[in-house]
Amino acid sequence: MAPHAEGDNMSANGRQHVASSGLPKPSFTVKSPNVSYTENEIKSKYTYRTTSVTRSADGGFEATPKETVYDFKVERKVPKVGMMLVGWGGNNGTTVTAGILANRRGLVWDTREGKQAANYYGSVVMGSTIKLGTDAKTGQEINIPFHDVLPMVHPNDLVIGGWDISSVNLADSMDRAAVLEPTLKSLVRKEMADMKPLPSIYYPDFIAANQEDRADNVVEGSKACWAHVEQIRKDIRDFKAKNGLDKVIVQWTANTERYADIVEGVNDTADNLLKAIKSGHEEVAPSTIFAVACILEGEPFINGSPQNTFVPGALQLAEKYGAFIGGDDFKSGQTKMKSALVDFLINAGIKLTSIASYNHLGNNDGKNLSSQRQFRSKEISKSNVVDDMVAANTVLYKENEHPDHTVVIKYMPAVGDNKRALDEYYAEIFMGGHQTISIFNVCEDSLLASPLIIDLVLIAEMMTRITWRIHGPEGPSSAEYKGFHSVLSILSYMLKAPLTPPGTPVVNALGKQRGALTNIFRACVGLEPESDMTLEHKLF
Ligand SMILES: NC(=O)c1ccc[n+]([C@@H]2O[C@H](COP(=O)([O-])OP(=O)(O)OC[C@H]3O[C@@H](n4cnc5c(N)ncnc54)[C@H](O)[C@@H]3O)[C@@H](O)[C@H]2O)c1
Ligand SMILES: O=P([O-])([O-])O[C@@H]1[C@@H](O)[C@H](O)[C@@H](O)[C@H](O)[C@@H]1O
Repeated sequence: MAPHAEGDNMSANGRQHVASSGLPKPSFTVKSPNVSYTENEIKSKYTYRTTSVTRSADGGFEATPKETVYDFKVERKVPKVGMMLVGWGGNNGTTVTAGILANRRGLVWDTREGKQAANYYGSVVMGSTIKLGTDAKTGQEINIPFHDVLPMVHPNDLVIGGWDISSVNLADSMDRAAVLEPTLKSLVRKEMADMKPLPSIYYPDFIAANQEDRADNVVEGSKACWAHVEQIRKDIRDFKAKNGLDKVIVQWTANTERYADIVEGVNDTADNLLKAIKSGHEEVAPSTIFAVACILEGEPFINGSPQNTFVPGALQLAEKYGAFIGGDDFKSGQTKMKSALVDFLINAGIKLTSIASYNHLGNNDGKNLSSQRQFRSKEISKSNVVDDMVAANTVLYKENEHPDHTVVIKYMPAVGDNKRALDEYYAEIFMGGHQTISIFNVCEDSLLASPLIIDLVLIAEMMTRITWRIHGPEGPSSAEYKGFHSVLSILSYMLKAPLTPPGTPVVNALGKQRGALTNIFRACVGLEPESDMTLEHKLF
């Protein structure tokens, strides 16, 4: 069935009409014997085709096509969802909150360039499309909003809350952030003034000392303790109860912490980590306390900062409880550009030999990163993003050969949130030539990160409603459906240092990350991966 004509299932503010069943009205349905729709579920039988490669006797490779048949099940009922941000009073937290309020109310405000309407630009889910297929009559591509692929939560419906070590309400925090236009701020100020961050846990050694003057809204105790885990779990339960929520997605958008040392007997296993927290071990970070609390509460937890929140013990705990985690470090601007450009250069056979990434910014994030140990966390996440692309091209690079790569971040208060990113890409080209690409990229960091926070919530929540099982050889098996692995590597498109299930490869190439995301969602409704072969336009 061709998708409905543009707009006939979207109301004025871009919301999907809800059918009488209370379910979102799909913009398309798949007509296939492998896909079935009930009021509450979409079920699909999906054949996953890969190529298994073995080394042949002569040192070459043997490629064998392989098929695995899965059953996918998607719950269609869109739940009432809360987004709880750790660091809610920060630049990202206030900006994403104001942005959702403005979209929910369809606000338009005056700027120097004229009227500006609320939008979700920069969100993959709300601002991009995917190819559904080709028009049966004309052969033209039919593209639909990404948000329509599966029955996803609309960000306008998110109930927002969170924690901050700063007691400042969200309206005054929005002023402190100095990101949004005064005309917009005036329209959301009243509502945001009533939003007050919950007190949070504060272990001074994990963030820069220059953050101490913000910490007037802290729970007692300056190092790990079980009471902190219980307090956060209670905060989540109270927030759900107060707002009548079905689930909550928690995201860390608080300051970047220093790396935690991985200590045998402390944070190397789930049991040791729980013991270490109970014994008040000083190597357990606040972000890990939040992760443990969310895992035990069964609510997804996503780390938007670069520190190693998910120490081995936290990973093991998530797997033990089947809780979803994701991270690390929002991929907002300079690194997102890098992961696309490096993918293009190396796949074009151009030998990248040097990447210099400098940026300066003047917001509180930059202030925290002016401290070496916190900068080191960010340097790691910003530096590893090219590794998979380089390693995949053994024509250009010998084993363990890679481009020079340096990352510099300076704190310059004058520029505020308007980060200046200067990059130079230097490469060898044909016959001894060289190519130098210089990029000067001025971007408002929080306006780039906020849509990613929304995408991470919407996709993580969607993953809680997708289950799978192997399709038995004789047809649908009687096996129980189960969730995806606890580590949501599907979120990698939004993250600089993608967390993957232990022992699985890290993919940073931006195109591959988006392809994985869109094609997994397509598979859940029985659609083949997006193919750009367009044989229908070549074989006739
Ligand atoms: N483009 C971006 O803005 C971007 C991109 C990638 C990653 N990040 C990361 O996102 C995080 C937030 O960025 P930001 O610009 O909003 O920074 P910010 O400094 O404006 O906000 C961080 C907030 O966290 C609070 N905080 C610190 N420790 C806390 C704790 N233990 N519990 C609760 N709150 C705590 C601070 O008081 C502050 O309000 C940073 O770690 C940053 O590195 C930002
Ligand atoms: O995502 P991206 O633009 O590559 O990286 C950004 C850095 O350039 C910036 O210095 C830092 O403050 C932000 O938190 C973010 O990490």
